[in-house]
Amino acid sequence: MTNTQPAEHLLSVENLTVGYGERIIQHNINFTVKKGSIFALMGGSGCGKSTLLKSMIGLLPPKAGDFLVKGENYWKSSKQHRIDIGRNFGVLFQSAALWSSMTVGENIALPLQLFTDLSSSMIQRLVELKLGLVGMSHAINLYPSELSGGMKKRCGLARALALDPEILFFDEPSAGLDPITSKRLDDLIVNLRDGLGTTIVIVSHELPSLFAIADDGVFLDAETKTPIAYGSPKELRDHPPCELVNDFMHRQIFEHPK
Ligand SMILES: Nc1ncnc2c1ncn2[C@@H]1O[C@H](COP(=O)(O)OP(=O)(O)OP(=O)(O)O)[C@@H](O)[C@H]1O
Repeated sequence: MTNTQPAEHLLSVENLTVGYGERIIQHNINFTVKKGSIFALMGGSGCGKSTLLKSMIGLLPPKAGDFLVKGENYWKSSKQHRIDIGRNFGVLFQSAALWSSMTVGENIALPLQLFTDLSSSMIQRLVELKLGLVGMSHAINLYPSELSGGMKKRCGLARALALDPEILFFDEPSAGLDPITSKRLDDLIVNLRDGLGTTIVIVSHELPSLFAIADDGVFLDAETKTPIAYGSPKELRDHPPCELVNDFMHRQIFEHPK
């Protein structure tokens, strides 16, 4: 299924409603993500950022609306075709989600073994290359339990990059990291956009990080269960369209009018 969206719009979310069972978490979500940009999903705790992300990475079918990936209607495609589209996705979860019984190198090799016909020597070279990209070559034979939080995140990123995805999804990549490590991860994310042209969708609470890296975004409101602002985090900080967004972007406490 195709759509006539402009080519630079790699992802389009159209009138999407997401939720669990009978419960609607967000509705009327509309935005596009440009190729080679960093797009932020913003909003207070519990507004539905991770839920929306889950509907974008294939974990949670939306209740209504469409999600287009390069013009293809993801959720209206067959399961097999969704898997094919998903080959273009790399995902880094908050926990980094590395398999604890495997070394870092084995963790990164796994998607290559599962989804490609590459020889084991080629896989080994790619594992070294991806680890080099995130500055973790030295960790190839270590187990996740031997790594710090920041190291785990970088190794998780190397695994997310294993299949050269065009689109990367990050759920709270800097959670639990100190400011310096978090800044390094930001630099790495920006390098992926600028060096490889990767398109990135990110959920984060780290405002300094969002101001530094995100080109565009959407702000979800828990109370009305719908997006209330669109734009880059910097734009929303400097020109907030409403009090709630202003308070969030300036770390103030907002109370919904009764
Ligand atoms: N598996 C689930 N089943 C039912 N409800 C869920 C499930 N996961 C999350 N929720 C609910 O959906 C709402 C949105 O949660 P979600 O994790 O998407 O918010 P969030 O904006 O990512 O929050 P945070 O910033 O705190 O991580 C919350 O009320 C949460 O309790």
